[in-house]
Amino acid sequence: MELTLNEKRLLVALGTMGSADAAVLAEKMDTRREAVVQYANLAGERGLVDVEKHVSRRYVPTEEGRAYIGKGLPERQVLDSFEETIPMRDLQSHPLAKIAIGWMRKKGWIAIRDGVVQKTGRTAPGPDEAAFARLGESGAIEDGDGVADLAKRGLVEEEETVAYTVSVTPRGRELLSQGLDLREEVGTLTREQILSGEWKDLPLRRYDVTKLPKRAYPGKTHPYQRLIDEMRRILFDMGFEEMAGGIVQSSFWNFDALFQPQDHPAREMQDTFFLGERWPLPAGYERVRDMHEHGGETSSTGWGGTWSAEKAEQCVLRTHTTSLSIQHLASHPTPPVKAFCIGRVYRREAVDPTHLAEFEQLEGIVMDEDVNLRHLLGFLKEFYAKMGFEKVRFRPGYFPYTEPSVEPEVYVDGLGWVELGGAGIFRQEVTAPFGIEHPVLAWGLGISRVAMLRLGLRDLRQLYRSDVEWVRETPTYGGRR
Ligand SMILES: N[C@@H](Cc1ccccc1)C(=O)O
Repeated sequence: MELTLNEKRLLVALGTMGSADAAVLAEKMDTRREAVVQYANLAGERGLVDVEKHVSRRYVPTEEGRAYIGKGLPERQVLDSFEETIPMRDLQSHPLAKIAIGWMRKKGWIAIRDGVVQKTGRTAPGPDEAAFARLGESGAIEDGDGVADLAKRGLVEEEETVAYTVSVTPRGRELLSQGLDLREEVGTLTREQILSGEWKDLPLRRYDVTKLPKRAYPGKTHPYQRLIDEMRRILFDMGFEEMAGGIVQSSFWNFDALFQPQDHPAREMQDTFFLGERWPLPAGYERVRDMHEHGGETSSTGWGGTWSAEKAEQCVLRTHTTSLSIQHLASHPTPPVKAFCIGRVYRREAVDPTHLAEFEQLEGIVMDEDVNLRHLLGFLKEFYAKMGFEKVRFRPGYFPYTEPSVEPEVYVDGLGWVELGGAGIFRQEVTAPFGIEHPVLAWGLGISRVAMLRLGLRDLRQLYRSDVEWVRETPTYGGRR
């Protein structure tokens, strides 16, 4: 058996005594008692020593208690300060009177009549005083008669002391009798020790190859950000370019340009965060206005009514990233266009484990000569497959800006079909005002849901909490095939 140097030193120190208090051993070994206990526990695991723990409780004086040591409890001190009787008023001038008078009466030592205090003659010390006297002699007392009274008065307090007795087992004795090598173990060899061959005789420290190293937590990207990076990578690989834009948008770009009628429920205060700012409408906004009012130059009838420029100027926290898609198209009206963005959007939602007031969307658009619904479904299937979702299906949906519209769903074991956003082909009511003449495939996917599925979360909020423990324990691999 390989012993550590400290275990050997412990055995040697125990040597002839066979059994000793850890404090005594510590002195012998010139170390701290805690160290001895630690070595002893290790040696104990190997059956070389037995460690016995003794817990004892003693009572030591509190600060107030210390003030009375040698002088006696306040009631005794005050009692001794007068002969048989004393006027109450005089007694009250004693510095301890306040505490003492109550106790003297309680203990039946005095009687008070007509403002005069008189000793009763029954003033023998009780168990509390006896215990207090013992405390004065030894500085600490065991539990016993009267001690609880002192504790209740706050004059003494309990103190727990732990002692350890270490004793050699027969096994340890046997090792001892064989003689122990007490030379320091060598952890690192020097060049000289190698050259001279001295290393052959040195007691080398072993290492335990089965031992796990201490866990290290290097800096790493947040799990959600990693997933977002992975999605960006996929879209770049699929030939998309990235669009950018602010989180504050005018209602014009967030709603009107997408042919969302001005009285649409999504535009209500309770669904959208409106801001105090107003932004001027872009040049050519009239074509959007005309589209809303009567269908512009197309065969559409529009929504009818009067379109309000004032409503369109009002700023909002973007409710979807589709507001960026339409701006990108407005400045890139000719094919081919293939663009995406991943960004945060804001909605007035009651927050619960699967709904948040802010979350990320992955938006994409594809415009080309003759792309159609099959291409759209193909893009989405391909993207989801790369994200690790094999089973994808599309349910018919409705959005004011697309026709046809679909809602993609992915199948997740244990959860069934999970809805992940919307997609469709932009209506001409959306594209015509910007002079776009070719079909535009568009989608907006909720990706915090995807993250939830991929990271095995039950609560979406986990993605946004500063939960360092979770970040540490979430592996950086996993998922990406
Ligand atoms: N903007 C829609 C998603 C969508 C985008 C593009 C086309 C169709 C639907 C949403 O937020 O749910």
